[in-house]
Amino acid sequence: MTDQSIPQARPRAADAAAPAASGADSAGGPVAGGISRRRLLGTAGATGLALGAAGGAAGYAARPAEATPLSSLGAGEVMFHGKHQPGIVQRLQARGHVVAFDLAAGAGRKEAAALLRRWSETARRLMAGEAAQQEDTGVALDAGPSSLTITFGFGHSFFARTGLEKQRPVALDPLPEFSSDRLDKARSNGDLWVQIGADDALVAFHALRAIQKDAGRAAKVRWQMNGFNRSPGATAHPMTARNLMGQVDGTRNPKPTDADFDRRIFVPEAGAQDPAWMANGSYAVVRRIRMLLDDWEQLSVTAQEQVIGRRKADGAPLTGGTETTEMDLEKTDRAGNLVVPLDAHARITRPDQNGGAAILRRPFSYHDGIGPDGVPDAGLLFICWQADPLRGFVPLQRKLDRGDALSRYIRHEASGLFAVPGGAAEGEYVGQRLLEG
Ligand SMILES: C=CC1=C(C)c2cc3[nH]c(cc4nc(cc5[nH]c(cc1n2)c(C)c5CCC(=O)O)C(CCC(=O)O)=C4C)c(C)c3C=C
Ligand SMILES: [Fe+2]
Repeated sequence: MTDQSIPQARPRAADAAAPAASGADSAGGPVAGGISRRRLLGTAGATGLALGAAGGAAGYAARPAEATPLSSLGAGEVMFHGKHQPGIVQRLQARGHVVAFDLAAGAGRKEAAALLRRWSETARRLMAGEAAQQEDTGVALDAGPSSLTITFGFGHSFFARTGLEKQRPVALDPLPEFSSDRLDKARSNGDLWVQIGADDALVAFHALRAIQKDAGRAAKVRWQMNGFNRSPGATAHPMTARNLMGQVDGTRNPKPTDADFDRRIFVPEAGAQDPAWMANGSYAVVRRIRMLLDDWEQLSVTAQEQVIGRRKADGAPLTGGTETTEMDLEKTDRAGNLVVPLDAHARITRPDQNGGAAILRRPFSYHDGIGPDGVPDAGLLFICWQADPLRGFVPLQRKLDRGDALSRYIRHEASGLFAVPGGAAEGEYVGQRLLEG
């Protein structure tokens, strides 16, 4: 079942299915180059239209007159400005990039503020389907915004680099070591973190490139990872995503309609624990978790289901029902054995087994090729969101460390923890309250 409480990107203002008009647009008259505004993207309406960086003749996302209208996939638009940053509560996108930057030697608070200002403007523009600020690469020229989201965060090391130690949230203290960690430091943490998601691969890459170019000499890439999810419309009916082990993954995610959703996922406006600049923000834990697929795929489906505690076909608990049926943790079979084993992943990660610990999981799968030994380097870019990692990821991962049946089939290879401030208001950039406060 799809989670209908997860906000979807809204279709763009003008009707995406409207036939491309010739001659004049609704606002009157052709635009430069003879391309009418309505023929630009067909969806640009009053808001989405942007001409090239130099105000040139060719509009962004121009398309030939005979083109079919954008499907809802290309037309999906997420707002940049808002209470929370985009890319947290929106449904999973088909493509993702995560990238961490370190500030360049000599770059401090002033350069960081200028960078966040540039990045925010780029994010705003690209998410609206407009061209980048700097000379645009043209990679996404024919596409709509495709539900693009760009999200910014700060790592622990950012605060010393910018003289802002007093503003560093306690919640950003480094994560403890876990026994299952096999972490590559070079691909972990970082001063700044950017998450990009879109339903189109070129739109996502275009955004990544623009963000990198904006960094200029202020910051350099520390690590970068690419991921994907199922494309919208690929299944006969909307349903919860599957991961590369084939499991339905995401069923029990908290929902924005849950009474305690905000309290669990977002930092409160007047909380005692967090600095004021983190109001309405969240903490992202990012883990590159490799799946040992050759081992996993040797298991029978029944054995795989025992590892998770849910049916592979439809994600229903082994105790019966459908995907959304509550799992019966006490149920035993005729021999008196628990139907959901004590070390089943879906049993031990439940909030009621962990003092209420809850996270919003919003991952991407990844595949970085097949090694010379024939082993795929594939798994999960596990990204989870919470108001406090010490009440979210940390207790859960500690529990998993103590005996998760899934741990034999996965390896945590990289890790990051980032403070993601609240959304920028109109005219503001992300992190302004920290950098100019
Ligand atoms: C520290 C937190 C978690 C890690 C790391 C993690 C890795 C991981 N999980 C799966 C597959 C599934 N996880 C499922 C449920 C689930 N997992 C976590 C936490 C971590 N998972 C939670 C909090 C939950 C929900 C528990 C609940 O509220 O009942 C499921 C079952 C379906 C679902 O609810 O999503 C699957 C499947 C993989 C493959 C993986 C690492 C690669
Ligand atoms: Fe899980």
